[in-house]
Amino acid sequence: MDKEADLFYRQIPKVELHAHLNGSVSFATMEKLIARKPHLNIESSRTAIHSGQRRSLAECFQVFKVIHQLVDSEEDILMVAKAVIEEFAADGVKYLELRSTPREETKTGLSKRRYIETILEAIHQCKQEGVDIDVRFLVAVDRRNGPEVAMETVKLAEDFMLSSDGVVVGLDLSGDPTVGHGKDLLPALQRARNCGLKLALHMCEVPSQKEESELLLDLPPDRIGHGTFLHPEVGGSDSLVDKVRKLNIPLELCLTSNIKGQTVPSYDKHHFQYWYERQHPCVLCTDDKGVFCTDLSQEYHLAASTFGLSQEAVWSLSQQAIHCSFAPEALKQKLEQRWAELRPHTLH
Ligand SMILES: CNc1ncnc2c1ncn2[C@@H]1O[C@H](COP(=O)(O)O)[C@@H](O)[C@H]1O
Ligand SMILES: [Zn+2]
Repeated sequence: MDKEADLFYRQIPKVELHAHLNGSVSFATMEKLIARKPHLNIESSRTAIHSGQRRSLAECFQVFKVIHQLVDSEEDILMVAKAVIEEFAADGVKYLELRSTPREETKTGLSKRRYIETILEAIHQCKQEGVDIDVRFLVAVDRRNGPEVAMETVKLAEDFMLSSDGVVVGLDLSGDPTVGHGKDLLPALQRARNCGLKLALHMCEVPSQKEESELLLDLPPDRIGHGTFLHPEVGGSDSLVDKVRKLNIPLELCLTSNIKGQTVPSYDKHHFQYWYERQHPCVLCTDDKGVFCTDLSQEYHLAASTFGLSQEAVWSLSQQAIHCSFAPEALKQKLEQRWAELRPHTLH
């Protein structure tokens, strides 16, 4: 990609709303983790999907298993979370919603509560050190773990929402979409919603989730992750699209993730086009910048070059993302002001 254009995408202030912590670990941090745990004998080629490579979604989930082996202590989580936040800031992200699945690791004495506390500590340290980014956290539910764990996770998220000074703002539903059924998780998600947690749910990431998506949309979620197979052209339905449009639920769209995970055949076939044309709120995101070897600037660049977006249109996309975030009103206004100040220096 040419240098001058590249600079523009780096310089525009950005909002990242869909980033899984352990999927966002950079190559450099991964090398450090591997050096800390030589006995695991893990090669860095197993922790990322490089350019030109494709994997099935199932293989992507194997990659997360490898990464989880490398990130299993309080010390690892603190390092990884700080590095990820700093990297997003260095890429021009001014507001980040990070998400992660609390894990218990008996080997290192890590509890789920401590897991979340450690991420909050990383966020706090970055703030103290003056890293130029506001960070909020979504507690993630891995659908693979079933309804009891989901409910337990929601309770934990609820506790932290009340005690984290507004840093924990919501709940994510993620994990291998081919495992389990969303209907079993409805009571947990309903509870989360009722207690004031915002819901960002992975939906229709693979075909054949129509029935599940109908149920999840009745909650309804505050944002949708991927939504790849919502529309009728790819096997979704008018009813799903109508609901999403009526409720104006923003979509978190992750181009490279969908291409490398092979749920979308090529960039030009990405459903960004379908929703963008209909002027539906779309937010470009990275999903797993480490695993998919990307960053948010690159995702903006790819969307612009694939769909012919002007610099002005790219700017609007990043600005509109502020209003799709779960930030409180005062912070949204502060970000708006930031965008207004930076605009004359960035758009020519
Ligand atoms: C590629 N598309 C995807 N679809 C669904 N879930 C995904 C995902 N990418 C990542 N995750 C979810 O995030 C976890 C890793 O980060 P954390 O350990 O939580 O920080 C994965 O184990 C999976 O549950
Ligand atoms: Zn995701």
